Amino acid sequence: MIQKLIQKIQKTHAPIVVGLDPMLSYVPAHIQKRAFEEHGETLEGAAEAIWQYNKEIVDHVYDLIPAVKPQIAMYEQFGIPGLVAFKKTVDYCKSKDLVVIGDIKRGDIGSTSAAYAVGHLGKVKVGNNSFAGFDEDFVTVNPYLGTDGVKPFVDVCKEEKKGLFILVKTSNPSSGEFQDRLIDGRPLYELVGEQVAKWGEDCMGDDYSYIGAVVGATYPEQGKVLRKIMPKSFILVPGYGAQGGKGADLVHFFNEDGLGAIVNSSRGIIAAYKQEQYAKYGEEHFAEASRAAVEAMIADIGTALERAK
Ligand SMILES: O=C(O)c1cc(=O)[nH]c(=O)n1[C@@H]1O[C@H](COP(=O)(O)O)[C@@H](O)[C@H]1O
Repeated sequence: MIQKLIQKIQKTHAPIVVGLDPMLSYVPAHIQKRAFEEHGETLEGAAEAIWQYNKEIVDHVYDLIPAVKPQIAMYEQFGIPGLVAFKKTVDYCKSKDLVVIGDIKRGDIGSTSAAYAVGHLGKVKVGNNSFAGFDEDFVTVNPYLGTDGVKPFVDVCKEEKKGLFILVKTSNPSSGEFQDRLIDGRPLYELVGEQVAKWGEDCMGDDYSYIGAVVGATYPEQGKVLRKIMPKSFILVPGYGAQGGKGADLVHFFNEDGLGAIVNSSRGIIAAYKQEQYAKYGEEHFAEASRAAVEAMIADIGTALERAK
């Protein structure tokens, strides 16, 4: 799957991921109205609204981008109907040939991680049958339980030719509280980065490992160091747009081959119509605003990478 991701990045010239993090408050009134007329103001109604919203955005951007990242929390808040909307979104994006990164941030003791890995990347056995539950292509993993919490995900990736993005240095303001703590004089995130590189060593696609890392766009200096510590790991870089990250901050997340990073924006794309610069599209044409925001993001990152050459 890492090869597919790379091929799609090369084909689209867009090292970007559209984050599908649908909050009900972003869903235009006409879509909410239709969903509520059919299902009432219920969890089912909310789930139908976010699904229709996602679908329209995907229909408007899928040809420009290699991948999407649905964040499962945004669906889980609507309970079982929300999870059904998550699965519909995953399947729809795959039918559009997009690489799907399930942002699930799981990680637990070994046996529990194994169940998460089976549910999201692998297949669960039921008698003589086996079923792929959610069937994303990549998932995000929290490594802070250590190797036995990560290994079951790696094992399933090997079997299924899928991949991981493991949290190393997160984009949020408090990420330094623990991640920057010095251990033997070095920040914890560097040690985690080294371990991600090790976990990835025998999981190579061609040039890159399918065991990747997450490093926030909001920490460009740390990104530069981590790029060197994990030369063969693809880095998922969230924090562009709504959290303040800009193209110029991101050049050191990439390798000299122009690859090695994929930048996520969620609110900045899916709720673009709420921003002043895209207000002309209006609520009715929200998905066209998303397309314009994707084009602007591709141009911003492309220009920054060109300048850095
Ligand atoms: O793993 C992630 O994707 C992630 C890691 C991180 O360090 N920071 C971060 O923002 N994310 C996710 O990336 C998305 C960012 O959303 P926006 O800030 O709206 O672009 C959310 O789904 C976050 O959960």
